[in-house]
Amino acid sequence: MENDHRPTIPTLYEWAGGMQAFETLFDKFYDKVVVDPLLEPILRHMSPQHRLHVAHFVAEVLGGPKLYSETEGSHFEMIKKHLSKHLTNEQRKRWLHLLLDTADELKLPDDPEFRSAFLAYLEWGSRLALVNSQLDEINEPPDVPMPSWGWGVPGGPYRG
Ligand code: HEM
Repeated sequence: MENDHRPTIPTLYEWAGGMQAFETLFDKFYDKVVVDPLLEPILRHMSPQHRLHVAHFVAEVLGGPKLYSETEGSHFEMIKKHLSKHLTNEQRKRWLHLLLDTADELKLPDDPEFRSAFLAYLEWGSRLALVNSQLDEINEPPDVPMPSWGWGVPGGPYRG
């Protein structure tokens, strides 16, 4: 729009620091997972690509490139990976807390706007993983779209 001087609102993906930020976040996170007594038993058989796939999945949901859905999997495939895993809420909470600790250590943006949107997505996604892990078959169509998460009520990052 002409004469519109409002700053462009970055995606959550851009504000977090782009793909390198997500790849590093999940790399350091899974280093913690594999030595965590609650999580190691359920993730000890994950593939070498697991951490990269989850990084690309989350990056895509938060507005990044469609790397996961176009070359590595789909939302349907992701849901399938959690079936019959019988995760507990204790494991879910540990997964979430280790990820948030890693985000702090790596100094991801910590403005209230970004962190509340990031946490809302992770809370939602991890609770869906928990629900799906109790099922033995998937109740979604194979072409179920990737979720797309935005800033929510704050509408954009903290600008001071
Ligand atoms: C926002 C939340 C989550 C997302 C986006 C997510 C994403 C993914 C993705 C993309 C895969 C497939 C990786 C691959 O292709 O190798 C996967 C697999 C898996 N996830 Fe999650 N996940 C989430 C939450 C959780 C939680 C909370 C747990 C456990 C507490 C969990 C446990 C697992 C397990 C056990 C697998 C299968 C690993 C295997 O192949 O052996 N996930 N997840």
